[in-house]
Amino acid sequence: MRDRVPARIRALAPAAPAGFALETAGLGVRYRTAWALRDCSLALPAGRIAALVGPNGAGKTTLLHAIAGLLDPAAGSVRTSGDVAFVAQDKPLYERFTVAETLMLGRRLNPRWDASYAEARMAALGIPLRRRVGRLSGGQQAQVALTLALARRPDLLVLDEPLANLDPLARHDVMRAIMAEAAEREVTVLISSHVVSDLEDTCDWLILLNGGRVQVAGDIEDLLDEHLVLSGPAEWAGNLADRTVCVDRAGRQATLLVRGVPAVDPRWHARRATLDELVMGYLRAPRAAALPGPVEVRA
Ligand SMILES: Nc1ncnc2c1ncn2[C@@H]1O[C@H](COP(=O)(O)OP(=O)(O)OP(=O)(O)O)[C@@H](O)[C@H]1O
Repeated sequence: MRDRVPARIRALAPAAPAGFALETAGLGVRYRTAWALRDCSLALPAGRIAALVGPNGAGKTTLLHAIAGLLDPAAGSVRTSGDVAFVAQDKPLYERFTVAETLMLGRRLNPRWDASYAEARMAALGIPLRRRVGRLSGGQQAQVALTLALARRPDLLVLDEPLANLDPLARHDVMRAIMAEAAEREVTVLISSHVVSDLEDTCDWLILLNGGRVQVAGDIEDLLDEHLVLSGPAEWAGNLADRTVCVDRAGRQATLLVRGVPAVDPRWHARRATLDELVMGYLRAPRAAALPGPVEVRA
């Protein structure tokens, strides 16, 4: 099949273009006869922390597995720059191993392993090296899984729902750790989650998958600059139909998410959309899309 790239030889495939950590072109993944991902074209500039969001079954895990080289695309290509570390949704750790044994395994399996970094990180987090992984809290296990990935010194860190099952404090701690590492070590991060509020303070790039297709992609600030939330009488909504992503009608009032910043009747109440409103607006309107033109790489 044209463009089919087996995962095991992905290392030989051409790297992503300069300035980009990741590029997919026309990527398609099929399980038996059903397409889980269709015509997925993305470019993620290096150094970004990207949020991958979408409803259940949208194809997020499938996309992350394709990027990590864990499955063969049926169409299109994935190109990455440098080493990719992937932390799977179920954080596969051996519960009977101690933390020290877990780090030792990481060292044996990874030629670029940074042992002193891994041990220092465990010490800084107060995670005892002699404790069995199965006796750690969910948040500590998430930190061990993150440390295993970071100590490999990846260029691209891919995390599939790293916050699932964590309490709010642990979610905050894990996201803060990801942000600090990304800033200090110049790692590009791609992180999937269902909870937009967990991501909005940390991520600067958004990828919204819906029904196996990319519906929105781009710099979060640019996307928010390009959208407005308008509130006003429902009968005015038709005037903005060509710019409207979604409309929420409540009696005689309507709230619209509109793309572009149109010169609107001053009687509308207009404000900038939040990230949550942007994501929810597009999820409610699966046919709408906000996809970038050529993506500029920051100097
Ligand atoms: N191993 C598999 N065999 C068959 N179909 C699969 C397999 N894995 C995923 N699918 C299907 O592919 C589609 C995308 O699934 P995927 O797990 O990638 O979505 P997701 O966005 O990660 O979902 P969730 O948010 O629920 O984790 C779904 O329709 C799912 O049922």
